[in-house]
Amino acid sequence: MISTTTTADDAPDASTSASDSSSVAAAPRPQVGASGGTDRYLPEHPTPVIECENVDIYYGAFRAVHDVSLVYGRHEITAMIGPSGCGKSTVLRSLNRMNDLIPGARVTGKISYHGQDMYGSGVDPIEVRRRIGMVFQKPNPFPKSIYDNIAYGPRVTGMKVDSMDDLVEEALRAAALWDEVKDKLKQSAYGLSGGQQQRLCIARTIAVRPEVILMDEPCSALDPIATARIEDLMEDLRKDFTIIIVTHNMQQAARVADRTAFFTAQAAEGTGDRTGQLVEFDLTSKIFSNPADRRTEDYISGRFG
Ligand SMILES: Nc1ncnc2c1ncn2[C@@H]1O[C@H](COP(=O)(O)OP(=O)(O)OP(=O)(O)O)[C@@H](O)[C@H]1O
Repeated sequence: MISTTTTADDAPDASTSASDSSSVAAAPRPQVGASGGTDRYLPEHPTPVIECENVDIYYGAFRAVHDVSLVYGRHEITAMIGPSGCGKSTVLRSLNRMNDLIPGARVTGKISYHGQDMYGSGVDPIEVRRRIGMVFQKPNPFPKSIYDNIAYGPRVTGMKVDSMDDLVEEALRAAALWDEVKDKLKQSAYGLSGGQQQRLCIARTIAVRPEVILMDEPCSALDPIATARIEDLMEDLRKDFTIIIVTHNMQQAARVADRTAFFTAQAAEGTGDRTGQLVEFDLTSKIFSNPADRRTEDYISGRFG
């Protein structure tokens, strides 16, 4: 259950912007009931951690997303892809109530976390964001030392910690950054490269021991080498966390995701507003090799979007 106690809000501000999309060659992914490239077995249906049922999301009177029903599976990486403006980031931000911070944003339908209505009365959105952490497009370390970036969340949320030093090391190791920074923990996080800063932000998210990590285009500001490191890291993190990623990069979705949700935006009757909708959700291997919907096929083959 999500507790209703109030803790300090250490969530950074939401941000979105576009990045390049590209066509994709299908990458080998695990198949249902068979060991795939990562030696993993995937159940036919994901074991729900977060579930959306008939979700609409509005900004004021504008309905940005319509009728999304989607299950995010435990210890899986789920990618959300689709053309710019189809509502991927809007949906992502609704999964830990980050949209609450946007004036006029509102969610209808049901989003549940382990079966509990995340938007139910008495649910503390700050506790939701501790359980369901978020990593943003641009690395956004605090203007503090590397150590204090990690220690900040546990401190302000009043986490019981036996040894902060151990926790900092554990989080930095989990984010594959420890070896690079262990001798300069007291130095400013701003002295790190962009890729290191993004891994620091992942370590900062991990430090408050979330169950789910949301990633909003986490590699779009990074070069290919830094991107590859984050993708490798995601593969490692999946053992302990559930990961949901928004990406414009279809090759990235094909490389990292177990399951993929394809969204598109369609003009609504009457208003002409372009409203995002979920077209198809399936195993990534299926989405990229044999999609059920023509719109998905057109998008992944570069014919539209
Ligand atoms: N804070 C906001 N206020 C009002 N409208 C918004 C806000 N954020 C997003 N929108 C609108 O909601 C729709 C979906 O936007 P969103 O950013 O979720 O799409 P996206 O698929 O993530 O796009 P991109 O890939 O370009 O980041 C768009 O029409 C956008 O203009």
